[in-house]
Amino acid sequence: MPKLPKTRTQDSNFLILDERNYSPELLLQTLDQDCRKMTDEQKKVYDEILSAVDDGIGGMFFLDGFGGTGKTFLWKLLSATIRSR
Ligand SMILES: Nc1ncnc2c1ncn2[C@@H]1O[C@H](COP(=O)(O)OP(=O)(O)OP(=O)(O)O)[C@@H](O)[C@H]1O
Repeated sequence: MPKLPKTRTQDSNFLILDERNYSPELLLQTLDQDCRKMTDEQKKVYDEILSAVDDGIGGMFFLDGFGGTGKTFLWKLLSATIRSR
């Protein structure tokens, strides 16, 4: 099994550090701009997933849809919401 690349300090790997290297201010800006643009369907999914997070229920969600219908857009809003807290 291949090992994940290590950082210089050997305590984590750079892929995780890269994921954690975000600006909460920029995330808030994204939320401010894009939350109101969600379609009704996107908002329904957004609310359902955030409820599972907020209530500590967790779960697995499979989001399916044609190309360009906003799956990544929704994922970015969900991650921005959670990370900006
Ligand atoms: N509700 C929305 N309001 C404004 N723009 C949106 C909305 N939903 C999606 N978009 C925009 O539409 C484009 C396509 O969306 P996105 O990349 O999220 O689709 P996708 O479902 O992930 O596509 P693919 O399956 O091809 O990766 C992007 O530029 C995105 O910002």
